[in-house]
Formats: sequence, structure tokens, C-alpha cells
Amino acid sequence: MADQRRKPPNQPQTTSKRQWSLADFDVGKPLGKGKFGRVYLAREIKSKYIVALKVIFKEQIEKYGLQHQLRREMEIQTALRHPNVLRLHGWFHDDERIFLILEYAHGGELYRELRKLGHLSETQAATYIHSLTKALAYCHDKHVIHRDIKPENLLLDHEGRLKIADFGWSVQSRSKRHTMCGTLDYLAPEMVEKKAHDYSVDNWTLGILCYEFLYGVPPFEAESQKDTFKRILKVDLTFPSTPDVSAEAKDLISRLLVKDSSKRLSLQKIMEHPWIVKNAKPMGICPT
Ligand SMILES: Nc1ncnc2c1ncn2[C@@H]1O[C@H](COP(=O)(O)OP(=O)(O)OP(=O)(O)O)[C@@H](O)[C@H]1O
Repeated sequence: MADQRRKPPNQPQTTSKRQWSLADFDVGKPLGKGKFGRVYLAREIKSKYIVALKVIFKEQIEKYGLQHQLRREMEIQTALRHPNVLRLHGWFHDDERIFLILEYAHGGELYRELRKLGHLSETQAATYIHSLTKALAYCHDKHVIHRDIKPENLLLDHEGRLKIADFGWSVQSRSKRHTMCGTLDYLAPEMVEKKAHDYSVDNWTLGILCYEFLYGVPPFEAESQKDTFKRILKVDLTFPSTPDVSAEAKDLISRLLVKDSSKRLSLQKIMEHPWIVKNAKPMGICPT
């Protein structure tokens, strides 16, 4: 396999210097399947740079009226440059398909890792939460709220560095939002109640993820959707006796899973929290 550290392909759509086409790539094995298409390992022929090529069928997008959402996802992700945000190098299309040229995340889904291990160590969990917090601080600074952060949307690179992927549900806005979206277990109370919400929904999700990393299950899991909603609205938070989790980790979770969104710990305060300071690997590199 070619050296991944080679220079990435130039930015086709943003600098408009170059139009990419399928002929520029050697397409390799499938990496996964999403709702609207497939993702393949690919190599840009000239530079030998390895990428992930996401192929989306226009017919599917049009059928669900998602053209605007996809364009928004592509515009947001192209503009974001952060070590913990998956890069979208560019895109091109033919008559039937849209191709996204994505940074290749060699380590695959964090979700798979979590399911394989059952739960993560405090070092791993703190390192991922720290990386996520830094990436979200960067996104919030650019007025981007992700709103769909869940382990399936978190990928790992070849060094175990976390990458936020899938900006399908993210929103670029300065005002409070009203639309209902996201995955049930990760929804903040204000989203369950379909109230206006802002950046602090992502802070709530950090609390959910921190819990799920350490215990292997999200905190408000229930038999039915209705019961999950009830538990979220009550903030029915309990900490099982196993696995053994430190008091500092529980403290951070309890300060994030707070119903009043204005009282949730800020991203800056998460980075300064004793559990993060003590456990997170500074470079965000955490081989499993
Ligand atoms: N950049 C990448 N590097 C490595 N593997 C990837 C990459 N992007 C996606 N994959 C793999 O392909 C799978 C499908 O990705 P895709 O983004 O299409 O699915 P999805 O998360 O269900 O998104 P959507 O909801 O947009 O369909 C992922 O779950 C992951 O395993």
C-alpha cells in the first residue's frame, strides 16, 4: 500500500484549479456501506495518496430531497481543518453519482473498537473526550454545531487519533435551532422536547459518550424509545458498580448531563477538568 503521508490531492472544488474524475483514482476494497452509498479505499494515481472515496447515488439523494443537506455537509466539512475532524479533500460527480474524496481513517469506527473491548480504559476514554472537545471547540468557533456525534460517526486514523466524520446533520448557525434530529440515546433534553437548542447540545453528547466509553452502554438506554425519552428528561443517571470507574470521571459526566443547558460544563472547563488533565494523552494518540 502506498505511503499515506504523501501530499493529499489538491483541492478540486475550492481552488477550482483542477476537476477530479474517477479516472484519477485506483479504486480498491470497499470500506463500508452507508445509507446512501458505499465507501471505498482509493489511491490518487499521480500522487499515490491514499483516500477514502464515498460514492453517493444522486437518485437516492433526490428521492429523499436531500440535495441541500448534502451540499451543506460538503461545504461545512471542506471548510473545517482540524486534526480531529475528518478532512474532505474535494468532490466530483458524473451523471449518476457524487464522489467525496475523504481522508482515510485506517483504524475504522470507534464503535467497533468499543464493541470489541466492551468498554474503554480511563486513559482511552479521556484521550478521546479531550480530542472531541478540542474538535468541537474549533467547530463551535466556526459556528458549526455537529448534533449527531455518536460512536458510529467517530473514526480512528492509523495512530489511533480520533476523527469526527459525517457532518450530515450538522448545522452552521448563529441562532438557536428548532429541528428535531440526531440519534435517540444521544439527544439532549431540549432536543427531545423539541425546544430551541444551541451549541450546548454537543456538550451534553460529550457526557453521554464519556459514560458509554467507560461503561459500554449509553446512560439512558431503555426498552422503548418512549422510556429512553423519559429517562433523558428526568436525567435518570445512575453509575453501575462494575466496571470500576473513578470518582473524577463520574464528576465530569455529572457536570455535563445537566438538564439546564446553560449550567453544563463549558468546553474550556472540560479541557481543564482534573480527570482529563490526569488521564488524556496530550497528542490524542491512543493505540488500543
Ligand atoms: N474516511 C473513511 N475512512 C475509513 N473508513 C470509512 C471512511 N468513511 C466511511 N468509512 C467506513 O464506511 C462506513 C460507511 O460510511 P458512511 O459515511 O457511508 O456511512 P454512514 O456513517 O452510515 O453515513 P450516512 O448516514 O451518510 O450513510 C463507515 O461506517 C466506516 O466503517
